[in-house]
Order: sequence, then C-alpha cells, then structure tokens
Amino acid sequence: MILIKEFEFDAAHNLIHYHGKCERLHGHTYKLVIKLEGTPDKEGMIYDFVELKRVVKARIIDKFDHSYLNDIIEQPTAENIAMYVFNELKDVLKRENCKLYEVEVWETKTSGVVYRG
Ligand SMILES: Nc1nc2c(c(=O)[nH]1)N=C([C@H](O)[C@H](O)COP(=O)(O)OP(=O)(O)OP(=O)(O)O)CN2
Ligand SMILES: [Zn+2]
Repeated sequence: MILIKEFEFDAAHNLIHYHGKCERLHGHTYKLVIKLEGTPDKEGMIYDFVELKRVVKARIIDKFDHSYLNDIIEQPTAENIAMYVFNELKDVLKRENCKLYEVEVWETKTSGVVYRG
C-alpha cells in the first residue's frame, strides 16, 4: 500500500548551467509529494500523517520555504531537488513496516519529476 502526503513551499532559484529564461532569478510555488510504501501497523496506519508532516516540515519545508534554493543545492532543478529530498528523508522515515517509496517535485502545474531512489 502507498501512503501519500502533499506539501507546498515558495522558493527562488536560478539555473546556472543553463541558457534560457530560467538562468534569471525567479520563483515557484513548489508542490512536494512524499510517498511511503508499507503495511498498516496495529493502529491501522502505515505512518501517522501528523508525524509525517512534522518530520517533513522540520527536515525540508522549514529549510526550503522562502529560501534561495541555490544556497542549499548548487543547481536546483526539479530533478536535483527531488534527489536531495529523497536522500534527506530515506533513513529518518524508515520503519519495520514502511519505507520511503517516491518523491515528486512539481515546479509548475505542468512540470515535475518523480524520484524513487
Ligand atoms: N528538466 C528540467 N527542465 C527545466 C527545469 C527543471 O527543473 N528541470 N526548470 C526550469 C525552470 O526553472 C522553470 O521551471 C521553467 O519551467 P516551465 O515549465 O517552462 O515554466 P512555465 O512557468 O513556463 O510553466 P508552464 O506550466 O508551462 O506555464 C526549466 N526547465
Ligand atoms: Zn524555475
């Protein structure tokens, strides 16, 4: 079974090894989707949504929201953001009954990536 939790953050970035409009400083309201794969525990939960929100907020959202992403990731493409988030969360979210399955990062409503580690 797959458990899903969605987040949003606003951040600025510019792409460095790139020639086009996105080399200029600009911002996005990013959508971040965290998916865990697992089986429900004795409480009937793969992972408590409340606890998942607390972990992702503390580790990712509080750092990324209203930031200049290039300060955190050298070339902050959606691909590199997804890999960064996956690597930051994979150990902390691992439990006997579940593990991090997939991270989606959406820059706009029509442009996003999916990373599975
Ligand atoms: N493979 C990638 N390509 C691009 C990335 C990226 O992270 N990975 N990023 C950008 C820009 O940062 C920006 O997202 C521009 O993308 P685009 O989808 O063109 O943005 P629009 O505002 O034009 O979005 P629409 O939804 O199409 O209106 C560029 N490429
Ligand atoms: Zn952009």
